[in-house]
Amino acid sequence: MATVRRAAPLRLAGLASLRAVSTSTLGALPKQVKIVEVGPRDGLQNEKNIVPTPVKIKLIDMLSEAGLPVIEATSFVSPKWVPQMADHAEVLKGIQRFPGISYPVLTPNLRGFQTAVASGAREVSIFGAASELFTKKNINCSIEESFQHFDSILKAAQADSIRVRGYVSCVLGCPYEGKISPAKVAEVAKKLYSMGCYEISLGDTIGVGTPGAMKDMLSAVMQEVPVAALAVHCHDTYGQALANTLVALQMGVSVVDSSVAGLGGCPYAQGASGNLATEDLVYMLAGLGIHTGVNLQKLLEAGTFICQALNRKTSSKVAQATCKL
Ligand SMILES: CC(C)(COP(=O)([O-])OP(=O)([O-])OC[C@H]1O[C@@H](n2cnc3c(N)ncnc32)[C@H](O)[C@@H]1OP(=O)([O-])[O-])[C@@H](O)C(=O)NCCC(=O)NCCSC(=O)C[C@@](C)(O)CC(=O)[O-]
Repeated sequence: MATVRRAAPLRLAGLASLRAVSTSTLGALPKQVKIVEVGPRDGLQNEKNIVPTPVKIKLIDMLSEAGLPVIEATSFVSPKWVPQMADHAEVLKGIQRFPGISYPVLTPNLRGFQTAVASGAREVSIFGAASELFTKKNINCSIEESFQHFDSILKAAQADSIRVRGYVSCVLGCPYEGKISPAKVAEVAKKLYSMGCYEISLGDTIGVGTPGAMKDMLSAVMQEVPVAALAVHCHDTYGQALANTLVALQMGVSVVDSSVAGLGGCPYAQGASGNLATEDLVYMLAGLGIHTGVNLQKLLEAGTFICQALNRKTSSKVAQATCKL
């Protein structure tokens, strides 16, 4: 088992000097960013060995302690499709709920939505894609059929006053179709927004995007959906996640998804590696003087905890730099 020690707080003092760096040449950046922590769901769903439920609960509690405003807790999908998320109800019932923190869960269909609400969910996420083939592999239906499933969730959610977030996967490339046009991404994003999703998270599912592609895709989506309702969700397969996220911030996006220790990957997107590491995102945002409300030291401790539990090295560069692994 790898020995993962606690982060050394002293090294984090480097942030103070970074804050003094001028950001004027970077253009207008948001003053505040909402981080949506997806580690407990996206980060763990692809793990081969079943992670014990108490470990998942402790991870979420530690992330709450660290001040993440939104923590995607689990997904109410079929356990035949994603066995790792089969304990969804136990996880949602077992976590401590901190005031002001939202704990959304993924729901692919009305059945998932109803079980989620019965287990205490107050916010759910539906997940579509800009690729027909990916939609078929991921949720076993066409894009058009997925809208019908989502519509029944949105109607039920409205009746129950539950907030619904919408994902669009494959916004910068698909493992089955390759290139995806910005126009297709904009079309799916517009549809989910017009159906009632309060926020649309744009997922570079396999992390193939580069900053220019992010700019082109966002320019198209922003014609259809207000930028205030957009989030980016970058996987770091090709090491582009932080650069792509910075471009999104420069274009006015102020909601960013990330995963503690850079865990993650979609089981139906072969080759997809982890998400942008939350530690690296928080470090960059702090350096830019952008408020997140996240305590980096506590976040690093949560990353250390889950890496020890998974017997794995962290993918966060900040954690690598500040911890002796
Ligand atoms: C959507 C389905 C269910 C369709 O799956 P299906 O096989 O077409 O559906 P079905 O209605 O025929 O049901 C099959 C079995 O699943 C059961 N079932 C059906 N629904 C549920 C449910 N809600 N909860 C529990 N069980 C369920 C149902 O009862 C049945 O059980 P059986 O009768 O065979 O015993 C399936 O394809 C599925 O669960 N897919 C989920 C895949 C998934 O979780 N992918 C990862 C998340 S997406 C992602 O990671 C990308 C993202 C969001 O991070 C953004 C990005 O990076 O781009």
